[in-house]
Parts: sequence; structure tokens; C-alpha cells
Amino acid sequence: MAVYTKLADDVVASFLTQYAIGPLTALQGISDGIENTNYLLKTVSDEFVLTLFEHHNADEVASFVRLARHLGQAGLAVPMPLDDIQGVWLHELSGKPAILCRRLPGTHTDQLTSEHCAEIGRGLAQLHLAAQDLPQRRVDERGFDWWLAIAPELKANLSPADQALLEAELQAQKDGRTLWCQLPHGWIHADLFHDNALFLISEQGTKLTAILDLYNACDGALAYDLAIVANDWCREKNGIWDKARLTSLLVSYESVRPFTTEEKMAWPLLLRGAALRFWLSRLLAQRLATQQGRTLPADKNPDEYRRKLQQQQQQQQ
Ligand SMILES: Nc1ncnc2c1ncn2[C@@H]1O[C@H](COP(=O)(O)OP(=O)(O)O)[C@@H](O)[C@H]1O
Ligand SMILES: N[C@@H](CCOP(=O)(O)O)C(=O)O
Repeated sequence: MAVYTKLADDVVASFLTQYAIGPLTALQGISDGIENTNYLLKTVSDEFVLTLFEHHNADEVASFVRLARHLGQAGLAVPMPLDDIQGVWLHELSGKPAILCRRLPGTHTDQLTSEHCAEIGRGLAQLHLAAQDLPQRRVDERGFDWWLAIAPELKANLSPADQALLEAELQAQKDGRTLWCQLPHGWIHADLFHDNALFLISEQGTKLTAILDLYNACDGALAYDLAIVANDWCREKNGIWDKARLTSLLVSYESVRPFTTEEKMAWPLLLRGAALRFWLSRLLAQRLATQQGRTLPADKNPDEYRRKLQQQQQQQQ
């Protein structure tokens, strides 16, 4: 569920009077997403998505949206906040930063194919290139330093075998740090799971229509971003690779931005780093959920990423 802040119709209707989009005709909470509150709304002119940021202040939102605007102006299909009649795009609603974006077409899919992977490979490479000239990249709040900081406290609840798996990977990542730092860096999406993309399927084929949720975007190794995508889009939840989807992803990405020699060398390290990152963040989310008497959604199970990491380690022995 992703409606943490409930908004009455009259509150939204009044909010919309700041925009030149006509009066509200329908309002519905969006159940997808995990972090922010999102509403789908209709006016006489079009469909829009209203987002209330639950965990970020206005300055942080301004930083993500700077990237979204830059990418949108470069022709990428990302949610771009609309200006109101005063030319202001960042608002406050119910005490939270709020933006309004046009609803992008397309739907989510869980039935991933090589065509989806080709599309996202191309889309991600285009995002990396288009963002290169945008300065002031944010630090990755869930990068290497965070792995080292959070691992000791999460380790206490793991089995001895999982503790050993975690320790071995942290050591391998420390050993690989010099190589990692030599890789091309830039703005990365940092969370481009398949639930953050929309597609349209027509007689012309499968088309990527939106890359969503740029709210983890930060500085990082570009090929690490691709490894995050590969782990989610090209592997089953049991960790088994779909080779056709992986090939499709890599070939398509490389057709837009060719890999450097160092990136090819670092690929196994990056895949493991990407698996480690989401194993740790899901363990943390699980701990918070338990403390609050909630259960995690089934598709956020930390074990998926433990298995992916373990298999990747075993393949490389
Ligand atoms: N501009 C948009 N056009 C169409 N759908 C959108 C748009 N923005 C958000 N959504 C829908 O809302 C969902 C949640 O958005 P997302 O940014 O991923 O939220 P969260 O940060 O809470 O995870 C998306 O998965 C998508 O279904
Ligand atoms: N896509 C992730 C959730 C987002 O990561 P987080 O660090 O912001 O929790 C997942 O599927 O685990």
C-alpha cells in the first residue's frame, strides 16, 4: 500500500486550483510503491499523479526533481513535475513536499521478456548519458560506507552460515574497492527494479514508456546501476539467471554506451555488490517491520537477495 497520507477530495480539489489543468473529476490512491504517497487524479484536461514525499524534505526533493527535469528535457520518459500558474512546481500539502506530474502511459509487468530487458538496457544507458552533464550528484546513502556501517548490527540476527557469507562479501568488496573507484561514475538511478518501469505493448512491439521513482538517484558507478537491473530483471527469485534476458539487457545497454575494460573486469564484483546492497536494505526493512508489528510484502523478502549473493559467490569460486 502506498497511501500513507489520506487526502480528502476537497483538499485535493483546492490544491489543484493553483494549476491550469481544470477542476478535479476523480481521485484514487495508488497501491503500488512503498515509500511515498501517490494519488492518481483526473481533471477535465488529463490524468495526473500527485506525490507526497513522506521521508524527504523540500531541499532533497528539489535535488531529485532537478534530475527528473534534466532527463525529461533530454527526451527521456520520466515523471516531470508540472509548473503551477505562478511557475512553481514544488508545493506543500498536509505538511509534506508535494509535486504533480502528468500520468505517463503504460503498465507494470511481472512477466519479463528479452524485449523488456532490451528496452530497459537502452533506457538506462540513455539515462546515464543524458545525466552526465548535470553537476552536484548526491552521495549514495546506501553505498559502500553504509554497507560497512549497517552490517555489524544486522549480522547479530543472522545464522552462522549467513554471517560468514556477509563477512566474506564485505571483505571481497573492500578488496575490490580500487577497481570499483576506477569505473566510470555519474548519476545512477540506483533502484531500477522492474516495478519502477512502465511498458506499452502494441503491434510495433514492446516499448518502455516510463522510468519512475528517481528518488534514490545518486552518484555511482554506471555499471553498478546496470548490475542492480540485471539482478532484478534477469534472474528468477530463486537466483537462477535467465541467460536470454541477461544477454538482451547487456547487448542493448552496450549499443548505447560501450563498456570499458575495467567495467568488464568488475562485472562479477558489481553483481555481488548490488545483491549485497538489497540484502542489507531488506534485512533492515524486515527488522523495522517486525519492530512495528508489520510484515514485509512478499516481494521484498531479504532471502531472495541472500540467495542471489550466495549463488554469485559460488559461481565465482
Ligand atoms: N508519472 C506517473 N505516471 C504513471 N504512474 C505513476 C507516475 N508516478 C508514479 N506512478 C505510479 O505510482 C507508483 C508508485 O510510484 P513510485 O515513485 O515508485 O513510489 P514510491 O517512491 O513510493 O515507491 C508507480 O509504481 C506507478 O505505478
Ligand atoms: N527496490 C528495493 C526497495 C528500495 O530500496 P530502499 O533501499 O529504498 O529500501 C527492493 O526491492 O528491495
